[in-house]
Amino acid sequence: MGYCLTDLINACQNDWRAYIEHDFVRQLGAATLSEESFRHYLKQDYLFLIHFARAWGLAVYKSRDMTELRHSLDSLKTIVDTEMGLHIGYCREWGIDEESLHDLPEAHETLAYTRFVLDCGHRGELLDLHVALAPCLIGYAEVADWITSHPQTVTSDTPYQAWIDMYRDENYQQAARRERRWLDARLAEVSPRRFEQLITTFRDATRLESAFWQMGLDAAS
Ligand SMILES: Cc1ncc(CN)c(N)n1
Repeated sequence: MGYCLTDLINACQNDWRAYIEHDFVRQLGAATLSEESFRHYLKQDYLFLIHFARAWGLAVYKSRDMTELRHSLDSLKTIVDTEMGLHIGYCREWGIDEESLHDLPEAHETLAYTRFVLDCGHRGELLDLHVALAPCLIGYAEVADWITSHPQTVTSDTPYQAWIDMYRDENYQQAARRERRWLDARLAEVSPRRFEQLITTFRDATRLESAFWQMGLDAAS
């Protein structure tokens, strides 16, 4: 029997839990996160999403048949048409207009994470790129579920509810499930040696996600 995404997650269990249950996520769920932290995170996430859309564009480019091409194109559309649209509207509600984001300098956490993923895509195969992208797409679906089921989560009258709803939304959850199925099918065919390489990529991307949350927290200190 071959590998699947759960095996990748299990191989990096500590880093994965540190990402999903990061203090930023806990505070956001409990509505104790400082607005300064969240605003900084939101602004950098706009820049992040642009580069991630480029990375999905690279996955489209690297696709070898119509099935792969359609799959990556669907994820690209989820980011550009759904997530970025909601994100821009959401920023506006926080008093951040899109024009002000055009000249925003990239934080080094944004640079490190986005360029890492693009580099995985350029030097590796399509699977390397998908594995580097997985903590982003699949991780946020899990973060939204974790927040929702956590006993400390505040559900009414919180400035963060709309953000949580964005990632609980069926469209987003469906895109994450679709990606999980795609990865499960590809990982089933890889050798143990290749799987070890993919663990390294997955772990690095997961750590870069945690660093991105931490950047938000640090903005308030
Ligand atoms: C840093 C980061 N990681 C993941 C996502 C969810 N696509 C996001 N918006 N921002």
